[in-house]
Amino acid sequence: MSGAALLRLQGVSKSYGSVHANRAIDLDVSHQSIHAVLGENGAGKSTLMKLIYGVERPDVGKIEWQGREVRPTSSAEARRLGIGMVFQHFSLFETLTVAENISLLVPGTKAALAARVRDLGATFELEVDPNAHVHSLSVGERQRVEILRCLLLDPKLIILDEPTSVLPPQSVQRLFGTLRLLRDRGVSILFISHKLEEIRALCDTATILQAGRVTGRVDPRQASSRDLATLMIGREMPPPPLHAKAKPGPKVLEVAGLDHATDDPFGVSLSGISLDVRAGEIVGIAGISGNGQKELAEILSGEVALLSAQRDVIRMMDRPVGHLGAAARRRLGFAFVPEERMGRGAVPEMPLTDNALLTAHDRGLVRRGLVRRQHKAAFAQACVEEFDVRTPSVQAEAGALSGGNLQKFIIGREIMLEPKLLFVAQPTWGVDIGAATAIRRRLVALRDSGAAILMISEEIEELFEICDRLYVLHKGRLSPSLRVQGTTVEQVGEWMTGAAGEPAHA
Ligand SMILES: Nc1ncnc2c1ncn2[C@@H]1O[C@H](COP(=O)(O)OP(=O)(O)OP(=O)(O)O)[C@@H](O)[C@H]1O
Repeated sequence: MSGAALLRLQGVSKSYGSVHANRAIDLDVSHQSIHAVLGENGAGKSTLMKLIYGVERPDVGKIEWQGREVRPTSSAEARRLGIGMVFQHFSLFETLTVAENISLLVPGTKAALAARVRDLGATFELEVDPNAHVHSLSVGERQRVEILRCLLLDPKLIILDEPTSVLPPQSVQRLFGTLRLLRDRGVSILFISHKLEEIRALCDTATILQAGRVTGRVDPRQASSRDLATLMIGREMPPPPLHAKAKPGPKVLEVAGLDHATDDPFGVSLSGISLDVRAGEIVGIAGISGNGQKELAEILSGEVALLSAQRDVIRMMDRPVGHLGAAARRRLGFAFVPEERMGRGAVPEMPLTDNALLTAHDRGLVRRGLVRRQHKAAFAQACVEEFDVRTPSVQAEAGALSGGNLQKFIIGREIMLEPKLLFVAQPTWGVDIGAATAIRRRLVALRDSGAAILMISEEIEELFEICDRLYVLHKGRLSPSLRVQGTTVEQVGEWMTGAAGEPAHA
């Protein structure tokens, strides 16, 4: 077999303090292969990719590239070798054009780059106007720019970190078409995803990581999603949430005719938004990101407060709250999980204990202005245990947790506040399939205990699994309320793309 692999890792290990993020990893990526790396949150996938892309260096072990040992010490060096990477969070400047953004990394005149962008775009179904400003592009188009930027450096391997989590469903197949074309033209792909169906549809090999070690290698086309999930989590999947019929109580959240013009030149203005959520029900907001989700979340959370005259436009727990800020709304029994976990949901430089304090200070963690250290640690510890947050200790900095584990911590912290109204944005984004099921079960249990839950999600399956009712957000307007029972995925899809017509304003 030797010499056959494009990339070969032998006995590669990487630790962060006492955490063995990667242990004695052996990995072969073949030429012309789409190779999945899957594993639970914290299994070590991102660390492994950072080692390959030169962002981190292994403690021990050997990396061979095209049969020769290499030690990339920076991403620039990895790119020179022919290794590209597309991150989940794009690194493009909104005010620059596509060609200008590309010219920051790729040598050549703008005119020459624009011509190559058109050329590669036509070959790989990555069409995008090189003169368009990035702010005017959809998420799918921005991702195409990122892939094009990699391709212009003529890579032999492209690493994609959860590329479909940012895409609307209709763009996923198009991305897969591009990746297959790339493979056929000789580029190998390392593909990280939590979506097992996608891995089965796209990849020819899958390496499974568990707690930093390789625990399996399979041909995903020959395995069922259930097989892959079991291999990944090392036990049978937890059952999906039992969803008994909702017993809606009084209205806990009411928004009546919210209009909001955004100041952000790239934002979306909201128009005529009316919705309600009752105690004991989960209401979802479906839609493709960038249709006003961010603006609606800022207003509902109180990060952006309305004018006093508009206090009645938003009512929580039967009180006008439009003019109140986030802290005042929280005091009424409101809790909130924002989409951005770093910076908004948690402060990366602070330990989990202090991150618990951020929203749970009213739960007896502070007395007479003084922080009660033991109570703070006990709260964080309970959250870590109940929500299966994998971390060496509650003293670990939030920024050192893997993305999915931090998400579990933030959701756990807010659920532990026992809110009357919980508002969550993308609750299982980046969370592995076992933990996602666990989070959904907890949301249903919170609903059954009488709380009202409003959830923004791009995952239609998730919305159909746990919501009682849905609204769809499109271009800053909301569809009428749709009962999940009796509504089809296709109908929701029509509202998502605007094909269902002008939303009614109730
Ligand atoms: N900079 C760091 N400092 C300390 N620990 C870290 C650091 N980066 C990662 N870790 C730890 O290494 C382990 C592996 O993390 P990694 O991000 O590679 O997992 P992952 O499989 O990509 O997870 P996810 O699916 O949640 O993104 C985790 O326990 C994480 O807490």
